[in-house]
Amino acid sequence: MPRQLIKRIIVTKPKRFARITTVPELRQLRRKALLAQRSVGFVPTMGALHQGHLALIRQAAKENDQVYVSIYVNPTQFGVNEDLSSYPRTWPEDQVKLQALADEFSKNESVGQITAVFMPSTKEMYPSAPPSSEIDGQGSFVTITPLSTRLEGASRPVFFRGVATVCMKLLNIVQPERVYFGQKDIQQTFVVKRMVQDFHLGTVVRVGSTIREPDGLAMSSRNVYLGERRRAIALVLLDSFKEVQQVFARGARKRRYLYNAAMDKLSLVRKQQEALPKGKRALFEIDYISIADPDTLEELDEVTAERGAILSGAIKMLPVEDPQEGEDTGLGGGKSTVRLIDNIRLNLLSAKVGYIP
Ligand SMILES: Nc1ncnc2c1ncn2[C@@H]1O[C@H](COP(=O)(O)OP(=O)(O)OP(=O)(O)O)[C@@H](O)[C@H]1O
Ligand SMILES: CC(C)(CO)[C@@H](O)C(=O)[O-]
Ligand code: BAL
Repeated sequence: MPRQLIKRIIVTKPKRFARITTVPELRQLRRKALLAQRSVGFVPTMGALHQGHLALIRQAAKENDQVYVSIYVNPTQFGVNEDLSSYPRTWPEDQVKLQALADEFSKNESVGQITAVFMPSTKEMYPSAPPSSEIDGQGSFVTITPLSTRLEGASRPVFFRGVATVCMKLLNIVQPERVYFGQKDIQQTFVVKRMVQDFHLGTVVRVGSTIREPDGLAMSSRNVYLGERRRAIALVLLDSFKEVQQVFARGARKRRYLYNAAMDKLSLVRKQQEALPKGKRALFEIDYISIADPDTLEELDEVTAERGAILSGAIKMLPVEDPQEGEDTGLGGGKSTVRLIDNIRLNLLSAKVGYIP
């Protein structure tokens, strides 16, 4: 057989990734990569993969020889009354998506390959004690304060302790050259960067932009819970950011003008919904709106045109009232509150062209 043909067959052969559940197996694979001088990019996820996750995996494949993905629903980042038990777990679908990407990458010599999917058990990740989600729970935890106590951390008091702890474990296990996080969870990227810096972890934190649905809603594994009625109103958070961009473009720099622009929009839409009959409306609560420094995430009293700000927020879509016959109320029948977060960079460029996804 001609050499060229042999090469082509080898190159285009679909690659299977290893599905790994234990730390020693993962370490063995990682050691092989190290000895072969192959760089590793790592994408930690909680599964229920969507285009946001896949974009991070693509980015990792562009920048590394090998890509490791973890799928682990980490109990310590869920508060005791949060949605740990109902968090979507969709391994069969995830596997199909990952294999499709792996096949695509295997046909392209200029990108890295999906080499391993790490799916540990909780016993594997928390070997010495069952993990606690109590605020004063005991265990080996990593805490990054005061960053972790504000915004998302104020609403979800154990959240960043759990995220930092599991990310420390995962980074110690995988020891990637680069680790990939999405801008959608912006505060998480700050917490992880701070942890990497303060604990001298030898990895580079890369942040991929927020991937959105065609109408602008940030993709999230939890969107499947919304259903038709709440999905139609879910864009209100991004719409409130657009109002802020408009007043910023018109010259407003003081916090109260920018903040009020977002709050006015949110309050208006909430009132409009409240006026509708129960069977038609989608009510929501405003959790927070933050206008913060792009480097420190500290709240700003004034935003300068040069530095801009990170505009972020969270709303809680309340359970669907009076579900109608045949109505799509989302996974779980619309019974649970769905918390949505989003953020954009507020600067003059984004203000001129509308939000930059
Ligand atoms: N829309 C998105 N665009 C880019 N990255 C995203 C997006 N959604 C999630 N990610 C990133 O994917 C990684 C794994 O996130 P995770 O598995 O929690 O998914 P998720 O959709 O954020 O879930 P949820 O919103 O329910 O918390 C995180 O770094 C997260 O920031
Ligand atoms: C980073 C992470 C995988 C840690 O569990 C999670 O917080 C997430 O998916 O964003
Ligand atoms: N994407 C962050 C994980 C969480 O909300 O629990």
